[in-house]
Amino acid sequence: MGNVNHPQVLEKLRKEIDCHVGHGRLLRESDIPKLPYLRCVINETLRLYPIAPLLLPHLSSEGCTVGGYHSPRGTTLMVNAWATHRDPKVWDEPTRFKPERFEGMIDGDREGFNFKFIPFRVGRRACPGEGMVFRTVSLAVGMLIHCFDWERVGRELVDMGQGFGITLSKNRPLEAVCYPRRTLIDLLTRL
Ligand code: HEM
Repeated sequence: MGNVNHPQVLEKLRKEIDCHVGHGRLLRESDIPKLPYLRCVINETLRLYPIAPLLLPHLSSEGCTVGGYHSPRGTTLMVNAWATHRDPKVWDEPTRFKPERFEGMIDGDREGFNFKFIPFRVGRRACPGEGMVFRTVSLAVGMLIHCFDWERVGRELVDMGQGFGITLSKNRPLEAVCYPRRTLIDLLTRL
């Protein structure tokens, strides 16, 4: 919900959801493939804030040469996804939150992402939970935006500073204000 720092993104996303779901029912799983901007917002969040910034360490079972660097058998290899996701050589305005950069990239097409977007790693040991993660996160984020109005607590932007660790955490817990949307109050009170 760091999206409260980007009201124009929130508005565009809400429009997409309203247009498709309307105000008579809640978002459901079958809506997700028809909400491409929601996918872009989740991707952009995972690009800037990959949950496992260094993925998981791997040990080479054979010696190999990758990109001109030789790694002998038994070497521990770490991939810095956090740095790859912010590399100015492959991302335009890398530190800017711009979900539109993912528009037109074909979902699931690793070559299309040119291996520069790797929050779940790629290849044989990639995370098998990726599909489930996208469905559950899309449902949760989509519903929160569909059903509630979101605002910052004060004038200051939400602090998106990050802590150190195997998994990425926020430096300070998120504080934001939310109200049920007027147009959905009837529906929400019937739940
Ligand atoms: C946002 C949530 C998640 C993220 C960002 C994530 C990311 C990752 C990453 C980066 C790896 C390590 C790949 C590597 O470097 O070798 C991994 C491995 C794995 N993940 Fe996830 N994961 C998430 C949720 C899940 C869920 C929900 C499940 C199961 C339902 C799951 C199951 C696994 C398993 C079994 C592996 C080990 C795969 C292997 O070593 O072959 N993950 N995940």
